[in-house]
Parts: sequence; C-alpha cells; structure tokens
Amino acid sequence: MTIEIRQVAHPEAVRGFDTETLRRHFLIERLFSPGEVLLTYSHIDRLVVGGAMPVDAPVTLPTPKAVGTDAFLARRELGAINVGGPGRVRVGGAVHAVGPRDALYVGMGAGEVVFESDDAASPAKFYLVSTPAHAAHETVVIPAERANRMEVGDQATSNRRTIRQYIIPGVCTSCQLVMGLTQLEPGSMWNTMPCHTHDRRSEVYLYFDLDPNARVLHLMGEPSETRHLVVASEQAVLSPGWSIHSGVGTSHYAFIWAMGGDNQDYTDMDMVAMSALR
Ligand SMILES: O=C(O)C(=O)C[C@H](O)C(=O)CO
Ligand SMILES: [Zn+2]
Repeated sequence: MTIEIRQVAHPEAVRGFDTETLRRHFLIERLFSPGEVLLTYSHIDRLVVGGAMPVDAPVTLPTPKAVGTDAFLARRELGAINVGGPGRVRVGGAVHAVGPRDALYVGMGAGEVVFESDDAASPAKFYLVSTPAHAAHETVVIPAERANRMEVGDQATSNRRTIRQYIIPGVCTSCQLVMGLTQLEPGSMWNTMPCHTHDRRSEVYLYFDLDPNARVLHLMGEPSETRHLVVASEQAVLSPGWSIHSGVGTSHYAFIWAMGGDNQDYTDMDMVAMSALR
C-alpha cells in the first residue's frame, strides 16, 4: 500500500516557495499504477485523494493508519469517477457497474471496497476522493447522464465547457463531499476564469484526457500572489480554501473537481476581480 501525507502550508509561507517546493506541497504527480491503489492524505479538510487501477485482478481499497480506524469507511465517505475503461466496484459484497465517466458514491460504513476492470486491455481507472463523514448515506452509481449538467463559458474567450455535478445535493446525498467533472470543448483552453476562492471549502482538481505532450498551467495562490504549476495528464492539484484554482491548457482537456468543507453550496464562491489578480 502506498500513501503519502501532505501537511498544510500557510499562505504566507507559500509566497516564498520555489518551484520544487510548490510542487511537493500541492501537486500529486502519480495517481494511477497498474494493479495498485495509490493514496495521498492531505490535511486540507482531511481529503484523501487517490487512484485505483485494477488490470487483470481485483484491487482492494486499503485502510492506512492515517485514517485512524479499523476500516477505511468507518468514519469516511468516498467518491469515485472512472476515467478509464469499463469497470466494477464491489462494496460490502454488492457489485456496481461503473462505466467510463460514471461516478460511484460510497457511504460511511459501507464495508470493503474492491475495484475490478471488465477488460484488462482497457483497464478502469477509478479516481478517488474521500472526506470525513458523520452519517451513513446510500451507496449509488451516478451515470454521466444523471449528473446535473451546465453549459458555461464562451468560444470567444476560449472557455466553452460543460460542467457535470455528480455528487451534489439533489443528485446524490453525501455528508460533505461534492464532486463533478468539467469538459473543455475543442478550441477552449481556459477553466474557471474569472477565478474564485471559497475559504469554507478546500478543493482538488484532477486534470486528464490531455495528450502526453500537452500541459495545463494551473494557477494557484492568494489572488494577490499567484503562482503556477505545470501539470500533465492524470495529475492532481490540492487547492486550500485561500487559493484560487484556474488553468489554461496547451490543448483542450477535462478535469474532475472535488470539495470538502463547511457547506455543499456550489454557488458559494468569492469571485476575484480581474483587477485584483497579481
Ligand atoms: O469549469 C469550472 O468553472 C469549474 O469546474 C469550477 C469548479 O467546479 C469549482 O471551482 C467549483 O468551486
Ligand atoms: Zn472552486
């Protein structure tokens, strides 16, 4: 089992970080490894972020010491979105088919979680985000077409994109986890600009579906002290509540955003005026 621990960094300290230190604190470079579950435990809102990539055998969600309980889901909930080929997830013995770009919500106390691929030649890749939970909600599959869909942005500003909200009140009940997927249209490179913060919630962005040579320049930091991370496909960025999160790609791409914190109100954002960005 592989788990990495990321401590919280104060925004005043982050102002002095060099590139390597910024990447060590905020970028998760490796999420998927064949036949393994890779996890990162971040102390921002105690998000656990990871990837499960079963190939020709099932892989089981481990219970690292970091979660402090006998079972991973004893006091946690889990969201999974499949960014690979068709797969299945066994939760406490019940089998759930999770197709490409479908999501699975797993409630607190649901039992053992085992990931499988339908076809080893096109393995499933389950992107995982877990937050602490206080109540047991129903484990459900949310197919892409059942997600709440919003078309936003404009081709003229290169930010035409479709947002799909999977784990969000009204679609899927959770304790605090909110999760969805944003797809950029071909020719659109910008996400989430004008940008925002929400100090009440931390967020994590997984960028995927980029060509091997394409990159996203992810913008982070306090609005008056922005920094950037150069991000490749299937890498994730931790975004504390004080940080903006936005980006521009060298080609179009998709990303999964997930949040945990004090509320589940997607619209609760503190918009940053363009004139305030430095
Ligand atoms: O494309 C976007 O804009 C987003 O997907 C924004 C994220 O969902 C977000 O930052 C929610 O707080
Ligand atoms: Zn946000």
